[in-house]
Amino acid sequence: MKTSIATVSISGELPEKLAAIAAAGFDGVEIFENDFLAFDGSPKDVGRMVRDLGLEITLFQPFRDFEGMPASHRQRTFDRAELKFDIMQELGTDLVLVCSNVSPVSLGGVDRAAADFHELGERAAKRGLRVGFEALAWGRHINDHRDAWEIVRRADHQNVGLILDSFHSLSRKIDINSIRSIPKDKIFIVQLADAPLIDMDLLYWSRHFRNMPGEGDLPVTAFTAAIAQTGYDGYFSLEIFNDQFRGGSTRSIAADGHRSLIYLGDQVRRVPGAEGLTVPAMPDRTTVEGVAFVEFSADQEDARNLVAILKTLGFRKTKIHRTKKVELFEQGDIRLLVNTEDSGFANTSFAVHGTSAYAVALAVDDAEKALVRAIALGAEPFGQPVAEGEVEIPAIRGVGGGLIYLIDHKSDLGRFSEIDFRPSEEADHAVVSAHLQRVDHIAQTVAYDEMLTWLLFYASIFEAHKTPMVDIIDPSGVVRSQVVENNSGALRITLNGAENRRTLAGHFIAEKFGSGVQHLAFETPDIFATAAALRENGFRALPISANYYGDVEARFGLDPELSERLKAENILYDRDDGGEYFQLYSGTFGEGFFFEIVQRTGYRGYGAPNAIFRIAALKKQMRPEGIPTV
Ligand SMILES: O=C(O)c1ccc(O)c(O)c1
Ligand SMILES: [Mg+2]
Repeated sequence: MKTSIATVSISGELPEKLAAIAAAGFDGVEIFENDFLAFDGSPKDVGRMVRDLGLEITLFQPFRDFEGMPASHRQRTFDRAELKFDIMQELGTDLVLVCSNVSPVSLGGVDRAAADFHELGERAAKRGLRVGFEALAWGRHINDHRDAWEIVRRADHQNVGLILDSFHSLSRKIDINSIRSIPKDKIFIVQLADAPLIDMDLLYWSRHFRNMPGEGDLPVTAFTAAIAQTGYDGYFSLEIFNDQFRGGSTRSIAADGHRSLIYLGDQVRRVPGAEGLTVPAMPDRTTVEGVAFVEFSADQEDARNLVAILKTLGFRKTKIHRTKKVELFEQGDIRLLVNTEDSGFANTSFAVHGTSAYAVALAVDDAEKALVRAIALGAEPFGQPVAEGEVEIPAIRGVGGGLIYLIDHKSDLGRFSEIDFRPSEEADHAVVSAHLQRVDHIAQTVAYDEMLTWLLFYASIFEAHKTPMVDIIDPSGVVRSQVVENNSGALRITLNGAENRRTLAGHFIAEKFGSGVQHLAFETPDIFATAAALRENGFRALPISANYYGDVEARFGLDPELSERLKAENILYDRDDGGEYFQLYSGTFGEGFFFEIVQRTGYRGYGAPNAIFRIAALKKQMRPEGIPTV
């Protein structure tokens, strides 16, 4: 499988785009005509620039409104094609993409179109060029790859072939079995794009909402597998028209694109009959078995405040690191580390972001395999020196530059707290257990335009799926939320994308100088028992508006006694087909970090309908005068 991307997919000027495409690791690039026209340099200059970067031009596109033109227009259409052929020869590419005609004057008829392509093939052959035909989903007469293939078949010319584009085929739900019978040599190139399912006009959907394979909802893996089953092993080229990408970071969108193709290739080669696809072998996606620990970086003063909150939540200091200023707090299966080192990565992270949950350790089935896969998918490995005899935990950089540690029980990794730590002498006798058992979810706040990046990152490395995006209403704007989770519930990461800095999430990013963990949710089997224990520990729950409880009682038909108890403890309530959900919040710590406690009885969501009330309460408590707008 060779990888390519169309210049239209990323932002910037042509030289910047090409440099980012090369840096991301692509083998080739499609030159989109407008990028070439806007560039102040000859076709030869562009060709040289591409080759100097070690790239190949996979095709030049698009050539529009070609097939089926009436006699009055036909000659001019061929003249136009010859001019494009001149440019292609100077660029140094042999393939042009002809997309199906949208002109109102064009005429239908498969044989008419086939004759046009035969003649174009003759002209191309004279110059050693090739012509690929792509059916646009909104083409006037041809809008289905099966019809485009029939025209190519009847054109019967060695220099004329088919171009498949996943968006055009999948947006129209065309049966992908129709691909398997196409001879692989007649597929000149394959373009790939995914898209979120949105019910809208095909052209508008295609030109504004495409995204990288794996980022949307279309069955791109099955489409690609059908192509691989023909034996095709040529270029797979991303062609992503997306408003957000056009304005995004050129380098990071290009890197996401490359990751998406490698991930796709790895999924496809595991499909029976598609093993012939040449993709770098890597271990399969890693199973996450739980959250092994979450580590905070803080200075001494913040650490004192944080530890005080942890104690009110029922955590006891159980261990102290043998050589570092790191303390371990435990409750149920939850482990929290508080790191106050004066040097090293935790300290650097503190210097940049202030007190934060900068590292998350995931318990996986095989840490070494997980690391190998993550690196194969472009993740950045992390390591720093450890003292003699201490456990070196493999890690990669994650959201906001934070760390994801990988821990398993196949090695000493699972015993790190016995090896690196000694028991704490502090007894914490006064702390009452709050029955917290495990981390339910980790909520990371990111800038909205980073959301797809991190969804793809998590889902490509770990065995997990994403849930549909939901809108979280903040009194000052909308925050989009999407979850990466696995079937067992051992991995649940909620990604909240903030579009403006007046929302609680946006304020967090602005004040913290970047994305990161904004809240941790712990699970209890009995929210009322937990609330009672928390009270004993002096925990102050986030006060929820009294108005909320009247509505909840009416909406769900709750027993008034239950709604009174919820109100007395400031517990939020939700319900779905699976069961009930109870939520209790702490106040904010620093610039918007907080803890959540949940009880779920089969409920699968995250309490999105309650978010507006919780956010309003958090904001009121954090800044009674309101979050500043600048
Ligand atoms: O939106 C378009 O016009 C357009 C052009 C060229 C393509 O390859 C394509 O898929 C769409
Ligand atoms: Mg296309």
